[in-house]
Amino acid sequence: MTRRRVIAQGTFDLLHPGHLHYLEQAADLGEVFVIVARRENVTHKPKPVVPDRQRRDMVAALSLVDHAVLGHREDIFVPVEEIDPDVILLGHDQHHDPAAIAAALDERGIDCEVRRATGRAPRYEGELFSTRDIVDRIREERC
Ligand SMILES: Cc1cc2nc3c(=O)[nH]c(=O)nc-3n(C[C@H](O)[C@H](O)[C@H](O)COP(=O)(O)O)c2cc1C
Ligand SMILES: Nc1ncnc2c1ncn2[C@@H]1O[C@H](COP(=O)(O)OP(=O)(O)OP(=O)(O)O)[C@@H](O)[C@H]1O
Repeated sequence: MTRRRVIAQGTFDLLHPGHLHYLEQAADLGEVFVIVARRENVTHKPKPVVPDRQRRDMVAALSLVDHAVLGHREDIFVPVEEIDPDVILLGHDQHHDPAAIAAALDERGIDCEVRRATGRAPRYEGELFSTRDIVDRIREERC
């Protein structure tokens, strides 16, 4: 049976276990295509520290990931059309509206399910669970 094609996406600036938790859920659903957001399109939080290509290369090297590409500069649905996924998996805390994405997919004739991943709690004291927390820790410890 052919594996379902699954899109995961995000910034993936400083990799952490929350990213792995998200990508594990994507891998459970099928073949994982990750769209790595362009720096210029990260607008809801501080810009990534790590360059675009480096973030893509780090994500591509993970065994959970089958393919990683840098996102489009203007139209986030261009890579989606190219990948032609069966599922788009949104992160548990992502601001994207599943209904709006489903409508945009419909408009472009892409037959694809939109699902939301779960989050997870830290497994031990001090586990660093977001890029922001890693940056804060560096500031506390090294500056
Ligand atoms: C289905 C989907 C496709 C996306 N494709 C792209 C893309 O091609 N290029 C890009 O820069 N961002 C893309 N994004 C957006 C980013 O993954 C995400 O919004 C990013 O981390 C930017 O952070 P912000 O939206 O919180 O500012 C896509 C998001 C979704 C839901
Ligand atoms: N703790 C977590 N649990 C589950 N999924 C997570 C967690 N942290 C991030 N993710 C998911 O990983 C994907 C990529 O996350 P992204 O790099 O965009 O944000 P982030 O690491 O949370 O960054 P920041 O800390 O700067 O907000 C998103 O879909 C996000 O929901």
